[in-house]
Amino acid sequence: MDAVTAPSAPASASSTPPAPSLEVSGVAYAYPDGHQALFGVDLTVAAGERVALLGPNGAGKTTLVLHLNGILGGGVGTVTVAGLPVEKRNLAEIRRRVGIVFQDPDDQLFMPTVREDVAFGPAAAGLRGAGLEERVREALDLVGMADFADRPPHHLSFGQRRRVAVATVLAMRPEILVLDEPSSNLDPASRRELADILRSLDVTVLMVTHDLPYALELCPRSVILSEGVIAADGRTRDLLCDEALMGAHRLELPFGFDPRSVPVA
Ligand SMILES: Nc1ncnc2c1ncn2[C@@H]1O[C@H](COP(=O)(O)OP(=O)(O)OP(=O)(O)O)[C@@H](O)[C@H]1O
Repeated sequence: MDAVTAPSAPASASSTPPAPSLEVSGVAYAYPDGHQALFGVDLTVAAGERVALLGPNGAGKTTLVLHLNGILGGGVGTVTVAGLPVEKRNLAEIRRRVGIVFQDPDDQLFMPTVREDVAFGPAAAGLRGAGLEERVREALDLVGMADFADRPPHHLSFGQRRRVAVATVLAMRPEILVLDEPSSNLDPASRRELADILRSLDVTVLMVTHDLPYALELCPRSVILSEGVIAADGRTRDLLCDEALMGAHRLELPFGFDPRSVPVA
């Protein structure tokens, strides 16, 4: 799992607290039209943690995620990734450290072959030759797509394209893997296979999702963002079992789903 080993030790590997992978401090943001989407968000994620970012439509989840690699910024507050502030002068390194997998893999795949798509980021960062080939193979191996390297991405199924999209990000050896609705449009087998892949990675994960069972399965910790503020931060199972909290933030479990019946991530 060297491919995505974070610079700091994962939480389970050390008795001393690991250095934070992500520190968001007092982030507030209004869009140019004046709409205030974030009102002062504080969030610390330790290296190696898997955290679900939950919340109703319009809560500010995407707005927050876009602050993590500097796509949005310029409001109040600070974001640091493994100690490096998200600022204009650091953006190239920040975008290597924060890999965002968008909901639609077709937003991320645009080259004639899977291999070229996965090579694109590391090549743009200057990697060449055997080093580049090795990086691509490593990333495709991590998502179980090595046999598809020479296929055009548009000939793959949706689930396969999502895995390749994950590989394009892993090829950069990110500090944090941010996933936007990773389980959407996946059939149950693909959903489970992606969960197995995510569990196997030695990387900090922040997962935006409306799929609460998936959050429970994969993320020991969840954060609820609601109306631009963090409304709750705790053990995923505890939050999902808190009916008043869930109701207050328009979060609903699937009919008949009992969070107590799922083994803790
Ligand atoms: N470009 C924009 N200009 C103005 N307001 C915006 C813009 N993008 C988003 N917003 C507003 O900011 C708020 C937060 O939106 P955001 O997309 O971050 O929510 P979200 O939690 O990701 O929602 P969803 O679960 O629906 O994806 C919403 O009220 C939205 O209408």
